[in-house]
Amino acid sequence: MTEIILALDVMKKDKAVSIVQKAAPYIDKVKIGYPLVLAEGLGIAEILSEYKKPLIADFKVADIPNTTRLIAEEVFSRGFSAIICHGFVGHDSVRACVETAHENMGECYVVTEMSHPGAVDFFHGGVAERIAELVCEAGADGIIAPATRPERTAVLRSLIGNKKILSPGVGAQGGDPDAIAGIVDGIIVGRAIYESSDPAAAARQYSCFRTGI
Ligand SMILES: O=C1C[C@H](C(=O)O)N([C@@H]2O[C@H](COP(=O)(O)O)[C@@H](O)[C@H]2O)C(=O)N1
Repeated sequence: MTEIILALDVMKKDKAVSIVQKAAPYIDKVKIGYPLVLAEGLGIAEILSEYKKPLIADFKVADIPNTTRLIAEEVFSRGFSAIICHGFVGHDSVRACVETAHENMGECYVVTEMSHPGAVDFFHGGVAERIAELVCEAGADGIIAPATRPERTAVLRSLIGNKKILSPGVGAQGGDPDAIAGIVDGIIVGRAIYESSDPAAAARQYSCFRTGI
């Protein structure tokens, strides 16, 4: 099953609500992170939950196990369905995030390779592959892997089996949804939808990649 995940990186509550309302028929989940939460507070989650789309907390948690657990507890107490943490922090912190997510009936996704150009500096040379192994050891629900590098995401798919892959980088970052759709379980789309003059039409163009919905 391939879902469309709206990356709602806007900084105003009213715009966030408007975008979700318009895109709702064509998306499956909403990912919110520091931009919207720092601007409007975590209460935005309750406001957006009205639109009945599972919310993913993209805080890229990268801390010691105890702090990771505290963050994840707060995230799930606010009604999020999933959390994103980094994998480079190692097995104990990743496991703390996974365990807290599962204790709260939620999911944990681990950043395994990033989509921007600078990601090659540190995620290549076997690092992403090691993180993928850690994901399996820690029992995480899936990974974040780049739509801008489908060949890399295919390698990571071979290492994680049927765990889920959520893939950012299409649209504004140049990734081709056709090249990634068959490899991943979720296509993350931000600016191509929320910066569009017609967010509904923009979201609709990606909804053709939804399968099994
Ligand atoms: O490697 C990663 C990790 C991270 C993530 O998904 O965790 N993202 C996020 O995915 C969205 C892409 O937005 P847009 O480029 O469609 O506007 C933004 O919210 C980014 O923070 C990446 O873009 N690449």
